[in-house]
Amino acid sequence: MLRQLHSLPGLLAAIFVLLISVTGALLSFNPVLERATTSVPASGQISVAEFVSQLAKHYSEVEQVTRTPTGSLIVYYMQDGQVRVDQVDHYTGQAIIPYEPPAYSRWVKNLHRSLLLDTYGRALVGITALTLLLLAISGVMLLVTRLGGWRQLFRPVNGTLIQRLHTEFGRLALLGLLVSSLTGIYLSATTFNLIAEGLEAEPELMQQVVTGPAAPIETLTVLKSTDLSNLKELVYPYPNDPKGTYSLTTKQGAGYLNQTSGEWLSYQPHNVTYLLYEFIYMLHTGEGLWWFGLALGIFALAAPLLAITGVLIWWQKFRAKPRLIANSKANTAVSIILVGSENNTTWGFAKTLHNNLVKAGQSVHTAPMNQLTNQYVNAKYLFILTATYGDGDAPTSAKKFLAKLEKTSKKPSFSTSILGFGDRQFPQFCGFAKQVAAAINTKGWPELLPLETINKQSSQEFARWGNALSKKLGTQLQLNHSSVQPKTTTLVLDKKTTHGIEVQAPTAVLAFKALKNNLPYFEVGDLVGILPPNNQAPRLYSLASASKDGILEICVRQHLNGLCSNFLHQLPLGGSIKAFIQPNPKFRPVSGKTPIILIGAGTGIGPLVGFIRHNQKHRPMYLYWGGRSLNSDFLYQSELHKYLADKRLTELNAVFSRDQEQAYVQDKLSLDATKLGELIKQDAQVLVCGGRNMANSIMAAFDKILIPLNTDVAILKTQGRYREDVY
Ligand SMILES: Cc1cc2nc3c(=O)[nH]c(=O)nc-3n(C[C@H](O)[C@H](O)[C@H](O)COP(=O)(O)O)c2cc1C
Repeated sequence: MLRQLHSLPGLLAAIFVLLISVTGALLSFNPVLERATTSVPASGQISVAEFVSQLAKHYSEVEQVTRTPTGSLIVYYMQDGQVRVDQVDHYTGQAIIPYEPPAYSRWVKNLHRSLLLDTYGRALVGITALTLLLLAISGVMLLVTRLGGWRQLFRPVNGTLIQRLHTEFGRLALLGLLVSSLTGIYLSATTFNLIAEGLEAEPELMQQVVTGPAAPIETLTVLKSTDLSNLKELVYPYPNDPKGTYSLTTKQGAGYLNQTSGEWLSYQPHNVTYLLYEFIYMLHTGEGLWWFGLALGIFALAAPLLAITGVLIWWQKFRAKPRLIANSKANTAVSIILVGSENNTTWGFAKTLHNNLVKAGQSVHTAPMNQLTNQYVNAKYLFILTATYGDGDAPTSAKKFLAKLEKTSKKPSFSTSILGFGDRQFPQFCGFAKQVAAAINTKGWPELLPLETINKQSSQEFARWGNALSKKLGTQLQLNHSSVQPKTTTLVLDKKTTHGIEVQAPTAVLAFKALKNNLPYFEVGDLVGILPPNNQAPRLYSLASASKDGILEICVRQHLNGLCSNFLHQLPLGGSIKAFIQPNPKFRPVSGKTPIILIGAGTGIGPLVGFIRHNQKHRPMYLYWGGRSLNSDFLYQSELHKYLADKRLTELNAVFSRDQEQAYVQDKLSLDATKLGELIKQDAQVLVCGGRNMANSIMAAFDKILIPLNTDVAILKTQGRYREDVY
């Protein structure tokens, strides 16, 4: 619901948001330019009387003096029977230039205020401001829900580059967009008289008419006591009119002056509504508060970027949604597939299952989990494929599932199989799939296969589940699916060093270059997907370099039957691979100066060494790493010693399981418990990279280390201070 609320108005209003924000940003430069070309005296320096006396030396028939919000003084005067307008100097009253705002500026202003469409345009602009407000609020709510609370609002976000850009622009410009949209709505409402401006509340100022000859203007008492910085407007009486009065408006109020005595004939301070209007006008335009207006203008530039990235995200999602062929009705299908998904990748897996079952001759009904009904009268199998979000929460298309399940009472004719999609880096790995499995178990629904989980959309794990399912159904299914194949780049092997052959752990450090120096963008800790020849299932490797290093570097351990690892180990220098980048923004050191504890084993050293390499600011970094033998598989040995010497690395703790010490990395952690506890007290972040078993042992060791601190790994994980990249 929140998502629809965010994306629908966003799509409809994108073009208007684009127009209004770009013109708003352009206009925000006007007060800055005006300010730069005008020297404004400080308050208390010069009175209105002093100024008008100077003015009288250059202009004989002044009609009116107006001070713009930025401080420029504009004089309207008669010359040769025509009204002319000049911008004049504050001190001398001399003309600076004829005053005429540039035509383009007026055009931009009109476009911003009314899209050049008068009343209808003004209404459209008002609606756009309202939409912008709705988008800002629903966007924040969406982010808060996805990140698991207000306190997490500034946590790094996952997703594609476009999704991350959309979030970052949004977070950056949020306050500015809220101010621009709220003040814009207010100004629109005053245009359509839905809110009072306050001017109409001013009483009739002319209370009495006094006649008498006009005294020299510089002698008028009120003008002498009014500071020029407070002047808004001074309208002169007609020349030689004995009943004439000056009309004076200042920042504080307005009234009429006796032209003989210079005293107030009447005076009315501005009311609160008017002052509020002026304040909001100033906030919106920056006129009178140029730096604020400029900041708003710059933030407004985020709006087109948000509109463009927002439309791209919508388009990506639209395209990613699989079109299902032969999707039978719920009440006729033999197999029911229910899908819980937020970002659509689970739909891709569901489509592969759907197509395979259809090919095997079954009638299949595939739908979102929210559409659970009790109409599956013909069904023999119910498959539930679901992702997990937040802290073990349901994805959007499954939010209503548990409540609907609770209400179903009939014993079903089908047996169920649940497949959870998740990411082991989250404390609640496949938490929602587990909840669903528990709820179905409580209902007593028969089980076809026990709950299975898929980490990081692994196509291998999915194919394995497919094999188990094939056996159960007695039908051979080919569940070959990988998430939507990203565009690949061809890379050539530039350098290769191999270690660990003597200890039966052949491990290669491979550095690739792009064919035409066009490496895609990536950072240390992101993942590279590599497609082995004649195979569509990519293997993911953690990156030890960033694209700015000019190389793509990975560490690969050769596995006996590993299709991709054997291919990479046998690849000659100059040999090419096809690869794509999968961002992994969570697995990075948090910004700041707090210590970083890097822990890994075997090839897990890859991204850890990359973080150290890029530690130009010498923040404290402690490395714990486990290998087999110092003389055989100590990857990056000389490089790490170089980093120790130049202070990019604070401490190097390497342990070896097949040397005399026979130690694993978790043993070293336990030995260093006191020191590590101290580092955690200093807000250190822990980054772990390596195999799942090693990561579990590290977690167990750390839980013990954290006992005296009254915390544990699960808590550190929720704070983003314990992150894993495991495989
Ligand atoms: C913001 C966010 C929160 C996530 N939370 C969890 C989680 O708590 N547990 C988990 O196992 N996976 C979590 N994941 C991983 C997704 O469940 C996983 O990537 C899944 O394959 C996405 O499927 P979908 O594209 O169909 O939504 C999260 C992903 C994101 C982007």
